[in-house]
Amino acid sequence: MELQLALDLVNIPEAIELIKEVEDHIDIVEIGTPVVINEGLRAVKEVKAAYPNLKVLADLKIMDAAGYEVMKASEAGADIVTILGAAEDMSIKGAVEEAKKQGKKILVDMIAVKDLACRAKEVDALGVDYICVHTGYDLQAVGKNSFEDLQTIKSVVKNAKTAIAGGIKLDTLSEVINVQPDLVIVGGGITGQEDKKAAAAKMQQMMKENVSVG
Ligand SMILES: O=C([C@H](O)CO)[C@H](O)[C@H](O)COP(=O)(O)O
Repeated sequence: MELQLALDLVNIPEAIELIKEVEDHIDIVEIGTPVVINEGLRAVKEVKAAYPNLKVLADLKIMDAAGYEVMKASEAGADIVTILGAAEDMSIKGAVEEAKKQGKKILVDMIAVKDLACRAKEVDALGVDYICVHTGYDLQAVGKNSFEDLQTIKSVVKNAKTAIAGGIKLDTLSEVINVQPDLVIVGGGITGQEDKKAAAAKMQQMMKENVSVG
């Protein structure tokens, strides 16, 4: 099980400073969609240059022109690029094809997909690397999470790794670990803590020790 730190509400210098605190306790750093909107792919480039040994995910949430956008993110240094599960199959195939050419990986974000089991099966067959259930900020605000959705995709996905994102905190991590995703994505659960290093270290330790509920 891997831990991904999602950086959404920072600029490039702040991202580089923040990663310094937690780099020993994370596997992947995500350059979040708001950061890419504010700073462009320069954010991916500068973070990768600062931390060449850390895997960098560019959260582009691609919807179209997938091959081109995966190529640009790859050139900037991304190791993993995200596309939406709601995108056309042609777009997802284009993303997978370009990622393979570049030696990179594709994570499919299933945010807002209604028939999760059906779409997860379909995108799994397209050769993607990760399938991620995700409760975005707007649904987190009304108390939703993706724990059940993770169980749903775990039961149908045969090839891709499974991932979960959206509002995961220290006190809900054991519920996530219960379902055994391959990748756990945490933003505010680390960046919103006074002691970010301690939060990331504790999460890493719980994941290593497989601390689950019940
Ligand atoms: O993808 C995300 C969101 O859509 C904003 O871009 C976040 O990175 C993801 O939800 C993880 O962040 P937290 O919900 O703060 O854990």
